[in-house]
Amino acid sequence: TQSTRPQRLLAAVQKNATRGDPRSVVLAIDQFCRQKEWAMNVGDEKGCILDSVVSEVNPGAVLELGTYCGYSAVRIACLLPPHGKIITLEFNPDNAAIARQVIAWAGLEEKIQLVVGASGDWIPKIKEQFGVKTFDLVFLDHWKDRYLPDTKLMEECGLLREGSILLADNVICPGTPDYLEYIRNSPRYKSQYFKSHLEYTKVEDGLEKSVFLG
Ligand SMILES: O=C(NC/C=C/[C@H]1O[C@@H](n2ccc(=O)cc2)[C@H](O)[C@@H]1O)c1cc([N+](=O)[O-])cc(O)c1O
Ligand SMILES: [Mg+2]
Repeated sequence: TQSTRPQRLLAAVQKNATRGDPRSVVLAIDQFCRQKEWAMNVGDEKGCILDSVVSEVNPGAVLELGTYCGYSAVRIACLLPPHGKIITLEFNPDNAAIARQVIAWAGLEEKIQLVVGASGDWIPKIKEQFGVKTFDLVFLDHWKDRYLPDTKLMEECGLLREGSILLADNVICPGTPDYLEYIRNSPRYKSQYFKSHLEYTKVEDGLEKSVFLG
């Protein structure tokens, strides 16, 4: 039977990356996506911007919306301080199964909590289920029409504190116009656009970094 792209991406990790070496996992996925098959990971160019934001925030608690195959969860987790943790939400159980194996190959199971389900269902339950007070950093990379409703939901559920950082992928391509309009015009956020390119291509894309002002 025909394999899926996430399955082929995992096979490339298991073939080319060193167990327990997260950076080799990141490199193996980027090489697979450049040389074999494009896949919707944040990628190496935008990934460097992600790395610099994670290093600057030095977050104890990270929420990622949209695990996919685990590329950005691994990339974020290997920059976290000793007790730092990331909760990553994945809707598609097949993607989650691949991501778990990518995360395991990187040896980051202790730092990454993968939760299967819809962001809209899980965001209201995170505080009670995972004992999280607020998130220092949220990385949005799931369905583009969910960025805005989920941001409003995070506000309502008290998951953001003064200084919490939202980092959103794909604000140009595929684009998240309603989210950008809201976040750039809201007095409750201070936003900054980091111009880059769509992963593994020359097409323009970028990350929007927004500080919640409380
Ligand atoms: O569409 C894109 N991303 C959607 C991601 C969706 C992922 O988020 C999960 N999810 C998790 C929780 C949910 O509540 C809902 C979905 C889905 O199950 C999927 O694994 C995209 C597309 C392009 N592109 O060039 O076309 C480039 C990108 O960088 C992208 O991120
Ligand atoms: Mg993306």
